[in-house]
Amino acid sequence: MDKTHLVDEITGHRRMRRNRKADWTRRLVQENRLTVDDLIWPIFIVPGTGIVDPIAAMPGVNRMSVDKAVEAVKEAADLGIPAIATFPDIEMELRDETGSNSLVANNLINQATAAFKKAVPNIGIITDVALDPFTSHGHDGILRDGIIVNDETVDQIVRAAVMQADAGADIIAPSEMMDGRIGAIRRGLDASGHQDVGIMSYATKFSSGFYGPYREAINTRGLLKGDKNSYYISPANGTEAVRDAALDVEEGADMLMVKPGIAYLDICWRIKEAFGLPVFAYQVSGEYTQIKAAAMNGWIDGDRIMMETLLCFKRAGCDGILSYFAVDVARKLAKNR
Ligand SMILES: NCc1[nH]cc(CCC(=O)O)c1CC(=O)O
Repeated sequence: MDKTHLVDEITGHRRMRRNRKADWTRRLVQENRLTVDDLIWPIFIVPGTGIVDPIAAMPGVNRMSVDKAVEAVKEAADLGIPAIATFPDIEMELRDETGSNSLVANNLINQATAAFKKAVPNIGIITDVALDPFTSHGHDGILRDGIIVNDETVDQIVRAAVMQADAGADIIAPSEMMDGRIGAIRRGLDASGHQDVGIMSYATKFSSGFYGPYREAINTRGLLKGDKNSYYISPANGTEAVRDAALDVEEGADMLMVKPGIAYLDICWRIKEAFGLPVFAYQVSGEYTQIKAAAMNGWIDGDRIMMETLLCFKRAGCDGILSYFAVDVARKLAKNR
């Protein structure tokens, strides 16, 4: 042995690189894998027909009318994507102080759900009940005297959730962070014969700058008065987030979500460890846009970072990821098989 090397004798026996030396060893020891089964695809729906409208702040993502969305959802199902999450961008004339359009049985989101159920019965449909797509002020709840009123908002979203389930939603995913909503939605669903409709709680939703492009997508950016700090969690608080999730678990959530994703991997891990429920991360609009924008400038390898970030969610304990990249990822995984 060449004694001039600085690696000492003990270290010399412990070579981490042995398991990394070839493609076959690396495959053998790989701890986590990203598969198509991990993906949930969020999509934006607009009124009308024949519409595929690019979202400037999210290159590669479109708002689609229901007919076009049906085609896209069919393709997603054919690729093996298990579920979609739908968000409506409704006409400004329909938005009002209380978000009353959320309680119209055949509103845009429920029309979309019914159409997907009929045309693509084998894909899961996840719907949000937050009021922000429906309110004239862009908040997730009812605004009264400058305050987002909790209990009144919960009453309304329970009714909206039941209508969404009536239209065919498989999972209700409330994102508005009102207190007590999970238990209330569970009771509402059970009382209306929807025992099999699940609840994926946006259990830990942080007050984040990463939502910017989404607000452009559903046209709430210009509407939003103030901020959402009185109902979303502060990015500074991890233990509070775990407590919030604990309440949702007690109230009957079937699955938990962490949102945004990549800057909150510690929360994913803590929540998976604490409760053992299925945990999903939402790789939100700003995360998508960061990767896209840098890749479009040739500054990073966008495809590589897309795959890496999603794999890291798995390593952090997530069972799956909501991602605007879902279709691209599914195509890539199909090709690599
Ligand atoms: N209920 C609001 C809602 N529903 C989905 C997102 C963000 C999704 C994303 O950024 O991709 C938000 C956040 C917000 O506008 O405050």
